[in-house]
Amino acid sequence: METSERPTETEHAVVLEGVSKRYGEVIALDGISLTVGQGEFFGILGPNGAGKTTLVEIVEGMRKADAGTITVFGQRPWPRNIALLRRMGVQTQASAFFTRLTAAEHLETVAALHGLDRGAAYRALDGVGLAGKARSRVDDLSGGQRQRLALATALVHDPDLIFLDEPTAALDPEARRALWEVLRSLRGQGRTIVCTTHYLDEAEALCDRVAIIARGALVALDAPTALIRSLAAPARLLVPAGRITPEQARAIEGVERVTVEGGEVVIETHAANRVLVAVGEYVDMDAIQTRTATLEDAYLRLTGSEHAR
Ligand SMILES: Nc1ncnc2c1ncn2[C@@H]1O[C@H](COP(=O)(O)OP(=O)(O)OP(=O)(O)O)[C@@H](O)[C@H]1O
Repeated sequence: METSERPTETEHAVVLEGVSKRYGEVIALDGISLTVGQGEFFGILGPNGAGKTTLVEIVEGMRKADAGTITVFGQRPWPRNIALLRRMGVQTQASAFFTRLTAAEHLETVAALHGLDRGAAYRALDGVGLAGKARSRVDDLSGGQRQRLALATALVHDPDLIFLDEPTAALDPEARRALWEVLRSLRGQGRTIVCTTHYLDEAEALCDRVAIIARGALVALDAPTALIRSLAAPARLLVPAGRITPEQARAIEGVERVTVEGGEVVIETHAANRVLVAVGEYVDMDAIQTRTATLEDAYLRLTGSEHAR
């Protein structure tokens, strides 16, 4: 039987082909195909309800797909594959902790559930930079320390593939960046990481590649820098209405779109510098406000256009 065999090694950690899932009338996943390479830090982004959780749960073997094939390290995760489960670590939410225990006791309990000794618990604590808090009660840990403990919980059994769900949600900027360092070090150890996040800066900072999902479909899959380049939203120049007419603005070379919003003429362009100079012929430069494009703009445009399909 598949579950009793040693895992077959492949160059891919995860391979999905045409994976679909429906909940009654709702199409949660609509023919998703993608691969995650071994040792890759892979991000899954998408608006609420896009299908991210469903996708991850199918890969983890917690849900059955309606159609398509799924292999993880060359094996099928469904029906529940014990050999594969041992190679996967799932970051639990902080609320799932044994809060009255110390950090070390919590991890020793998790280690015991895996049939491992306390050494595994301490290695995991060390791996997330939390060794100094071993004797602190979970209740007394800061938000950032709790997130690290959540990560350690997924690492106790030394898995090859780790699933992270919003790993830095609700953390302050300093704690987020500190946790990013921990996550980078995990990747440096050759583990494969699949991470769902709503933070585009996080995806950009950590992920080798990012899949963007909207309404159950894969709408983009690439390295973050490539996505930013290819999806770059236009810059917007805001000029007080009356200083330039929309017709004059439209006539400028490089202008892609002109609208009037709340007393301002809004000019969209991918050639901001050139257009700015031309607009300066009509209006004093100090009166022009510029809004440059961000990855967030690009993401919103991409997922928004999918909603409008
Ligand atoms: N058990 C379920 N029964 C019925 N519908 C479900 C179930 N789980 C998810 N859905 C629906 O399937 C769609 C995809 O949900 P899913 O939780 O996978 O999205 P998500 O991208 O993880 O969202 P979020 O970012 O809010 O966590 C949504 O429309 C959701 O309402």
